[in-house]
Amino acid sequence: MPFLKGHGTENDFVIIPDHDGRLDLTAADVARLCDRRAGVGADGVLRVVRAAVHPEAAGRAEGAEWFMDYRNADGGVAEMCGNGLRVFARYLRHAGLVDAAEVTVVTRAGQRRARFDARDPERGPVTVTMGTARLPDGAAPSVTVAVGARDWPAHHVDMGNPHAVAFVDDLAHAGGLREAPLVRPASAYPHGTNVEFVVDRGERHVALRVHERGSGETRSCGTGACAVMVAAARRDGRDPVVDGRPVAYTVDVPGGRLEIEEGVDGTVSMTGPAVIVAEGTLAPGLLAGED
Ligand SMILES: N[C@@H](CCC[C@H](N)C(=O)O)C(=O)O
Repeated sequence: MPFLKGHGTENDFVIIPDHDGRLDLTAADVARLCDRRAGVGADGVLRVVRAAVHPEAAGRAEGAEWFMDYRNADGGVAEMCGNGLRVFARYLRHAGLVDAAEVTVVTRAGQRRARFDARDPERGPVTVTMGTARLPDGAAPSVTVAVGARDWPAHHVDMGNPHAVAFVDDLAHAGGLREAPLVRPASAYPHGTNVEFVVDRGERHVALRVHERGSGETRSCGTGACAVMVAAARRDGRDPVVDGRPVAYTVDVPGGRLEIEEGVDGTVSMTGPAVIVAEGTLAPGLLAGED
């Protein structure tokens, strides 16, 4: 079975081309693929399937050809993955499945668009639309995140998937992040959450660390960076829908830099790298479902 390995700001993925949706990829299979010792190693899996053959794309493809079946490293399903979307688009281009300047991809959070760099579509940055951010409890912090004895107020932001965004004085205060931060009230996130810790770096420039639901601390999280951007903008008194002016922030992550903009219609877009680093064949028997 063929696979590729890719990353976006060092958020890394195993890509499984399964265009006709023949593979029954179990949670155990995904966990094995993502295992950094016994498998290929990654923060998540991107299974590439034609929308027409994937049941979760039914009724929402509207002509879009590809469905991004994203899974976390523990095998759990997530609604969206922003870095994964850029890498997914890069794969489509790399495999010769897309040669247009843009491609629309169906995700569990709805349709998203990826645009290749006009000057260097094969290697340049990819810009993806990320939908609109939802702040179910309003702009003020409404939850608390705790690591060890420290806790911080946090903003509940939904980017299709859940986030708790805490502004802190020092990213080191989040400690080793070997375990998931405690988020209260737990009822705010019935399906768990990703947690971002954020510091200011300058005007409209922030930096984050992230603990991802189902993957642990990673080097980057695209949806997390967008959630952070929107929380920072509201904190700074900026709302493009109200102000009638787009707003843009630079978000540094441990694995690089993302440029994020919120437009006057509330649509968030993110620009960053998308890199394919390897392609190969999985050894027979790696996937639990195989014999
Ligand atoms: N790394 C991703 C987010 C992946 C999903 C997340 N762990 C979740 O469970 O919601 C990104 O780049 O957005």
